[in-house]
Amino acid sequence: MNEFDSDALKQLLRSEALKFGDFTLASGKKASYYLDCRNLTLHPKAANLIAAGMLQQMDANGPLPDAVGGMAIGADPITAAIITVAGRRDLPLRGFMVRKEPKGHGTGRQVEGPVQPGQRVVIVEDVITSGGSALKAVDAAQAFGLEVIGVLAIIDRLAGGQQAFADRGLKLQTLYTVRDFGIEPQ
Ligand SMILES: O=P(O)(O)OC[C@H]1O[C@H](OP(=O)(O)OP(=O)(O)O)[C@H](O)[C@@H]1O
Ligand SMILES: O=C(O)c1cc(=O)[nH]c(=O)[nH]1
Repeated sequence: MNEFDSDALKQLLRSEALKFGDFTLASGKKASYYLDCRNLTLHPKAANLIAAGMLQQMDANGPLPDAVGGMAIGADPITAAIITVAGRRDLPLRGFMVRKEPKGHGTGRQVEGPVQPGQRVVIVEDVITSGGSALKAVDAAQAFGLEVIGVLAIIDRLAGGQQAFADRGLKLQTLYTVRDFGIEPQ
């Protein structure tokens, strides 16, 4: 397992994703800073680093899950990066995507990808604020029959997400919290 260069990813997160200003969040709350993580998850070096960090965390947790995936669109590039790196390492890890709404035609699926009911999965996410988006992914995955064994995100804004997952019996693990960037929770 290649070692994860946490300092390198932290530097990229600061330079590519962290913005200060007036923002409205997915939860409806206002904030004076925003983590535009798509600039990170779609950056070639950062995508490899995120995958290395998340694979390292999953490896430390025990046997690998069958698959990783999460709520579109934040989770999608993370999932793609993880399975790409897993493929290079010959690891049997699949990916899946959770649509915000079930598809209105074709298969009608909300959970897309090569996963089967009964498989153990980890939900991935870029930013956790309230945890609401990742919990919707948990709900959809469970409704599909997947066993969610944990949630893994790049960064926690420390705004109640951890507790929201704990209330569902799930452990949230993140590569960073906003305190690593000198930001106190709002
Ligand atoms: O923990 P929460 O309070 O749910 O907030 C975090 C969510 O907000 C962002 O997604 P957004 O809703 O902006 O959608 P997008 O990924 O489709 O851009 C981010 O990607 C997380 O999914
Ligand atoms: O809470 C959110 O909506 C949110 C916060 C943040 O820092 N970045 C993001 O993409 N979403």
